[in-house]
This record gives sequence, structure tokens and C-alpha cells, in this order.
Amino acid sequence: MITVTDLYKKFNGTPVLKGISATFEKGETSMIIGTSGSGKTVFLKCLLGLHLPEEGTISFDGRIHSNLSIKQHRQLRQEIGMVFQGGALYDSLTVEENVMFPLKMFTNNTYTEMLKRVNFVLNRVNLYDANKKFPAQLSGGMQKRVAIARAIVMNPKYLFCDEPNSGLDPVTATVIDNLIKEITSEYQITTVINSHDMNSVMEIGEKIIFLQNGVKAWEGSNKEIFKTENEAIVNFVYSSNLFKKVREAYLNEIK
Ligand SMILES: Nc1ncnc2c1ncn2[C@@H]1O[C@H](COP(=O)(O)OP(=O)(O)OP(=O)(O)O)[C@@H](O)[C@H]1O
Repeated sequence: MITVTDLYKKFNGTPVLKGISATFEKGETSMIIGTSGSGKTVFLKCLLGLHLPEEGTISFDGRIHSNLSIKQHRQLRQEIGMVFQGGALYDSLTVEENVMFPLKMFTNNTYTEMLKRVNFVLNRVNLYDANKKFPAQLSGGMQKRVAIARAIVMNPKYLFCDEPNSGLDPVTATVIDNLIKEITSEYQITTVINSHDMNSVMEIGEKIIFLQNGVKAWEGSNKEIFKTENEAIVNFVYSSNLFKKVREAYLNEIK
């Protein structure tokens, strides 16, 4: 579980995160949503330790980030998997080498042991016969699968994803969303996803945190989002006519 308490972050005196508190549970897919500039990326970077907040604490299963020694930080970093927006694969490395990269960096495992683990995670994301291919030879959806395989190769306790299905068609995006949700539940990972994609939010958002101007303006599940009367989130999520109709149909159904 990740517990964030009263987090404040400023840049050049301008507050960007203004007292955010939230908990992210093990085995659950949590999503951060909000308009452009609301602070989602800064929040995720604070969780990753890439930004240092001025106030507040971030605790990873009781380990408070700002109190950790360098050695403890290194240990925690190994427990975090990250899926970057564009996949961030190394173009000059094969799929197998990309996925093996964290194992080479952080473990003393033999090549045979590493290859076994690489093949296991590649199979888990349903990628077969892709080991020797280079990223440029793969479709966008396959590249995202490689990025997910690399993020879970170290068996992480925490998984952070920044717009994991950006640039994908709706069908592939749903497959990737569900893969992340399955893996989160199967390996009991604490997963936090930044997303703009309302389909994803409705599909896999077990917990949704809505940021507005650096403040947590709403929190709930993908079921509760249909019923909320909170004006800010209704205006944000239901700015699309399609979602407006879906919400009306849902509310009529439960009347
Ligand atoms: N390194 C930085 N230095 C100064 N200001 C920053 C820095 N990083 C982010 N900001 C500012 O913080 C605010 C929040 O940015 P952030 O990138 O978190 O928004 P976001 O919600 O992720 O937006 P988007 O959905 O467009 O990616 C913005 O006003 C941005 O200009």
C-alpha cells in the first residue's frame, strides 16, 4: 500500500500540488485523472522520487520516502516498475535485451536464470517469438507489451504507468488496460496510472483520484463516477456526449 499524506510541491514559488492525501491499495488499479496542467505528472514523479515535495509524506508499506537511506532508496527503486508514455524502449536493443536490462542492472543472476525470467514475463504479456526483434519491428501494442514485461521483470510491488495506452487504437488500448489490471491483481501489485483516457477509467479504474488545479477534487470508483453529483468531475468526464448518454442510461437503469 502507498499512503500519501498532505503533499505539497511548488516550482519557483508557484504551488502545483496543494495538500494531496490518498492511499493506493495492493492488488488494485488506481487512476489519476484531471485536465492538462492539473498536476498528474508531478504527482507521479513525486511517487517515483524524481521530485522532492516541500511538505507531506509518501509511505511505501510503512517506509517513508524522505526518511530512507541511499541503500533503502535503491532497494525501494528495485521494487518499482514503470511504464512510460511512449514505451521508452531502447531502440538498439532487442526485445529480449530490453526486458533483461533491469535484471542485468540490479541482480547477479546468471544469464540462464535471467533468460528464463525474461521468457516468463514475455509469455505473461502474450508475446511469443518476439525475443530477437527490435522495437521498430513491432506494432505500438506489442511495444507496450514489451514495456509492461520490462516493468514487471523484477517482480515489483509497485507499478506506475504514465498514459500506458496513448497512441493505441481503442481495441488494443482495452487489451493493454486489461492486461495491466490482470497483472496487478494476479501479482498483488499496487498500481497507479496517469490517464486521459475515459474508456480506461471506466474499464479498469478501481480507484479514481481526480486532480483539479493541484487539489484532489474527487475520489471514488468507476461505479461511483456514474452516480456522483460533484460538478467538477461531471463537467470533466461527461464533456463527451457519448459518456453523457451512458451516464443517463445507467442512472435510469438503477432508478
Ligand atoms: N519541472 C517543472 N518546473 C516548473 N514547472 C513545472 C515543472 N513540471 C511541471 N510544472 C508545472 O506544474 C503544473 C502541472 O504539470 P503536470 O505536468 O503535472 O500536469 P499534468 O496534469 O500531467 O498535465 P498533462 O495532462 O498535460 O500531462 C503545470 O503548470 C506545469 O507547467
